[in-house]
Amino acid sequence: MSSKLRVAVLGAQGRIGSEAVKAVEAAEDMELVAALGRGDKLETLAEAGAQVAVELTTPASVMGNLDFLIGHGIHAVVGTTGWNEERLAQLDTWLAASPQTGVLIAPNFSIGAVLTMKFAAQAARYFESVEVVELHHPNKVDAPSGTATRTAQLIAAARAEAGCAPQPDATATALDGARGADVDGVPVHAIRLRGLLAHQEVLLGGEGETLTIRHDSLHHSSFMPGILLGARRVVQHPGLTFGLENFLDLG
Ligand SMILES: NC(=O)C1=CN([C@@H]2O[C@H](COP(=O)(O)OP(=O)(O)OC[C@H]3O[C@@H](n4cnc5c(N)ncnc54)[C@H](OP(=O)(O)O)[C@@H]3O)[C@@H](O)[C@H]2O)C=CC1
Ligand SMILES: O=C(O)C1=N[C@H](C(=O)O)C[C@H](O)C1
Repeated sequence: MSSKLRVAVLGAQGRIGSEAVKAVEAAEDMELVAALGRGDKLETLAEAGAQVAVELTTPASVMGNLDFLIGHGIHAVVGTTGWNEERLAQLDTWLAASPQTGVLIAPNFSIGAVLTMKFAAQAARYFESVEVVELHHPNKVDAPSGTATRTAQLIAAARAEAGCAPQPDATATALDGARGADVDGVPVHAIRLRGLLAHQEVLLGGEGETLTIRHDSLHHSSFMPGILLGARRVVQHPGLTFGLENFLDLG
């Protein structure tokens, strides 16, 4: 058997999965051992000797796939969205029964998006108001995006730690959705527009000034270095890792 990392891709015909297949094939230290789509048998992964599976399917499919992967000791790099406390608790239970297995869940694999989250959390305590706007292609099935949800959670945690007051908002009447989704007290607005891929703005407002932190993923190639890094690192990190920043030296 070669010394290359044996990698599989789930969701291999999808928008990001098809790019991931090409990226793994092009990586000198990796071998693509399986590329599965909907309906393909997961047993193929064990037969092919996959060490790591890159999971890029749908929120409806990801848990079933992870149940199989963890149960078979196959490490997972997960980009699929749809995470909540209940799902993460289920993962913890599965991982407790397979303690050598590593799972990385990355709400976003692009370095710019990871930095956006970090900078937004750093800035959040210094401004009275903060709102998140995420903008995506209209084929996206979930809203708000996993990245925007995570960004808002990090902002809220930073503000709580700093003892910030609730945001000012005098809205007394509003159409449903007009003020966005409330994620831990941070309004998150989702735009779906033909021509876009994946974009996010964090708008912060204080007395007499605003700060806007914006990130644009212009092509799925922006996610590939993070996916490859995740695959290389997850095999050395048993248990659940949430966020690619844990595998980066961001200071
Ligand atoms: N973390 C990150 O940086 C990024 C995350 N994403 C996330 O990745 C996910 C996929 O996005 P995207 O590629 O745009 O979506 P697509 O719909 O283009 O791709 C999903 C693919 O998964 C397939 N699929 C569904 N169920 C299964 C299954 N059980 N086993 C194998 N394949 C399956 C689908 O097949 P079918 O068409 O037949 O349903 C489809 O080909 C989303 O949750 C998205 O938010 C996307 C980009 C970056
Ligand atoms: O569906 C997408 O396209 C993306 N999904 C992820 C998310 O929901 O945050 C990551 C990126 O925004 C692209």
